[in-house]
Amino acid sequence: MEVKKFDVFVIGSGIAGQTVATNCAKAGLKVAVADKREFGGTCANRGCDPKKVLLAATEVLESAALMDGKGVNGKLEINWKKLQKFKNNFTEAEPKSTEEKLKDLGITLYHQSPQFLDKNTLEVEGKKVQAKKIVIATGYEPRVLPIKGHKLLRNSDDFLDLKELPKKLVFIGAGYIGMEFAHMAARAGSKVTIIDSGKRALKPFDADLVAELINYSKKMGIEFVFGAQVEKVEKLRKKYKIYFNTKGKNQSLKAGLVFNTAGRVPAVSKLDLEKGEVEHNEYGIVVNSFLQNTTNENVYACGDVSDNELPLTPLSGREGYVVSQNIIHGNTKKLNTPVVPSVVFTLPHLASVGYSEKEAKNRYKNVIVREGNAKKWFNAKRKNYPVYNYKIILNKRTQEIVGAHILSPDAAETINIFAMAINKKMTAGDIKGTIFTYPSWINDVKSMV
Ligand SMILES: Cc1cc2nc3c(=O)[nH]c(=O)nc-3n(C[C@H](O)[C@H](O)[C@H](O)COP(=O)(O)OP(=O)(O)OC[C@H]3O[C@@H](n4cnc5c(N)ncnc54)[C@H](O)[C@@H]3O)c2cc1C
Ligand SMILES: NC(=O)c1ccc[n+]([C@@H]2O[C@H](COP(=O)([O-])OP(=O)(O)OC[C@H]3O[C@@H](n4cnc5c(N)ncnc54)[C@H](O)[C@@H]3O)[C@@H](O)[C@H]2O)c1
Repeated sequence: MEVKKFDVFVIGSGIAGQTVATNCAKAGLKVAVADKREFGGTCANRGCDPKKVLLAATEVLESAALMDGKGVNGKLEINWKKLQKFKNNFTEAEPKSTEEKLKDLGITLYHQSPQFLDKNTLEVEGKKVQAKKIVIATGYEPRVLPIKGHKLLRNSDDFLDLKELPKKLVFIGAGYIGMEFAHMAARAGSKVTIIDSGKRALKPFDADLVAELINYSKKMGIEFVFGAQVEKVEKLRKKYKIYFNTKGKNQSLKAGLVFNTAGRVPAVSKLDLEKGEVEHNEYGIVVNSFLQNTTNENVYACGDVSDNELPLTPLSGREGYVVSQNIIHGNTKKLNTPVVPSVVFTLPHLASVGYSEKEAKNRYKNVIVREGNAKKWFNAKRKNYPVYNYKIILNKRTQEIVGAHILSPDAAETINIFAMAINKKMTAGDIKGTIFTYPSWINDVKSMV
């Protein structure tokens, strides 16, 4: 079999893989990219971007509903079919434009999962390829739930492409995806239940703010079952039946569709990593600070599938950049990540950056926790918004801001001010001394600190 040779072979065409491939090709290296699905990756095709397009409609709906009788007459409703059509304008263009962008740089494209044959050799589309450097950027994929009937479950890809919203939906998992989609579906008119095996939703986020969000979600009609062991799912004539157990009590629910939103795992099962001598664990490909694999020095990994950092888009792009620099110039660039803000796009948003209250109390001798309910502040009142909470954490000795947690309809934006403040070691005084636009949500950060 003829062997095709490349300088760099990238597996995965998401933000991480694209960043490596384009930088290496621009530096004159001979590059190939393989993807087993449509090119462009999760964020653009079936993640952040299509989700935010759908969310735009529910944002308008919620604002209008809250102002009903206060200068706005009547409630709006979602036309799901038209909204899907609008979203498809974004997603349908993505694979072709990604392929064209890569091909224009002289990059060879493969449309299948490669498999390692040895440390430098892969097999793809029936051909042998060899590369000096192989980059694994395959992202995450939904975790298969080990329950009877798991093949009947839908996942986030299916939700984002739903032609029609069923009247009743169940989500298994109250994490980022379950909560975001539950809010969207409930606002678009579905009856939603979320079942989670844990004691509470959104475990990485501040428990007090999560409790506020859950209260509001319940008022919207979303039902929650925590501490539940899901046992099986079965298909009835038109519906699905899900069986679960809470505190030894057997229960069941019927719904039009049941979604598995119980977490995502590294997408590595098709790569035959053992043959490539690539060390990996439950978090992904094991890498050093140069993002080079610890057992196969020809391999780098970046994005969600590397075993460090949160699986978020901005980090995937940054990791892709670090890998490209280390391939082009030799290992010169370590991954130094500043504090990373994160947001759950429910309405209101729940956003967080830096230390939690508990982490800060463990880390510093004395901390100041400034927390409050801001629903009487002007921004919430002018929009008739019923939920607005914050918790800001300062190191008492230095007055530096070390953590920020916000629940508000603008938290996805406001949190970025705190990300900058923490990275630049700013104090409460620095924030108070800054002039922000008024009236704006960001101006509220002065009162928070
Ligand atoms: C529903 C949803 C919503 C999200 N919302 C947000 C958000 O709002 N903000 C945010 O920051 N993050 C969000 N994320 C996470 C974000 O999408 C990921 O962090 C980001 O896409 C990771 O980029 P990546 O390049 O590492 O991997 P990916 O974008 O997942 O790309 C990996 C690529 O590798 C391909 N691949 C996998 N296995 C193989 C194989 N064996 N062979 C060949 N190709 C393979 C895949 O098909 C894919 O195209 C969301 C994720 C989901 C699922
Ligand atoms: N807005 C964003 O930035 C955004 C949005 C979506 C996804 N993401 C990324 O994708 C990752 C995955 O998101 P996710 O929502 O799939 O996972 P997650 O880890 O956030 O949540 C999974 C939830 O499922 C529950 N669970 C696990 N096993 C269960 C079981 N057997 N039965 C019932 N419940 C079970 C867990 O207790 C948890 O609450 C996130 O960590 C995040 O990094 C980010």
